[in-house]
Amino acid sequence: MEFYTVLSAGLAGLVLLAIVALVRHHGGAYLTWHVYLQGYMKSLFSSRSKEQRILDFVLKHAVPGDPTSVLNAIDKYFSQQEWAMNVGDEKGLILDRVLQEASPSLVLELGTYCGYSAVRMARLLKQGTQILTVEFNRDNADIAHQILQFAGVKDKVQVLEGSSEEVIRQLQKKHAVDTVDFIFIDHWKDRYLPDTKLMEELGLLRKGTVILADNVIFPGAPDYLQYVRSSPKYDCTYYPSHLEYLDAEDGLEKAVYKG
Ligand SMILES: C[S@@+](CC[C@H](N)C(=O)[O-])C[C@H]1O[C@@H](n2cnc3c(N)ncnc32)[C@H](O)[C@@H]1O
Ligand SMILES: [Mg+2]
Repeated sequence: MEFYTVLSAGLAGLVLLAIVALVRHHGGAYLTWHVYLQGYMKSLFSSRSKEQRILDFVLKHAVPGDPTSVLNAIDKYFSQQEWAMNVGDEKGLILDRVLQEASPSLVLELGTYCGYSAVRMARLLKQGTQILTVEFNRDNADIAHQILQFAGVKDKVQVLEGSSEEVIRQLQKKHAVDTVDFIFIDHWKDRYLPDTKLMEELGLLRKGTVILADNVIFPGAPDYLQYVRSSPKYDCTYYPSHLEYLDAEDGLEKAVYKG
């Protein structure tokens, strides 16, 4: 009995310490709750993961073959029920604008998650345009396949499963890619810089390739920002906005490769 009391107290202490560390590190109980804890708590009391809950909501509330209804359903769920790391409706409008200005034939996305941003981009691109989107989490890739299929954009989007580094290295040989016109970077933030340098090294960027990076303020990618902003190889523009579904500061950085 005493052993279990000590064990429970120890565990409770550890959870409390983790919460305090998150709040201190990420600047506020509000963000910590929405971004890290709320979904976790919901999952504790549900047999479905957060990503399966997105899929369920889409299947129930969106219209098959109508990508805008899929985006609206996802945005509605995550504005009202729990938080998720899709680029979201507010920054999504910036993504739409920058993508349409670039008018790409080949798009590369790093970080598919459930396919929200891939659906968002696919709905704006003309027939014949290809989006290659990279995801290393099998469960997320599986949900993305189903959402892309439901939205009716599967013909424009190919989900490449694997780590970004591995997939980038295979693009030329395995996927017959020469250069990429538009890149949406939205995977783990410590990979923004090494993957960008790798794409440069492999010759995947051409003069005029547009790289749009999400979350450059929150969670933030300071090494990437410092690099592109100080490099003579890029022309940069910052688009201030807010973290998806919340009012914390965030933004997107456009870096146009000059060759
Ligand atoms: C922020 S989410 C992407 C959100 C998506 N772009 C959207 O707006 O709907 C990041 C995703 O990238 C994946 N990811 C993170 N690092 C990765 C890497 N190095 N290679 C491949 N996928 C990665 C994660 O598993 C996660 O699903
Ligand atoms: Mg993001």
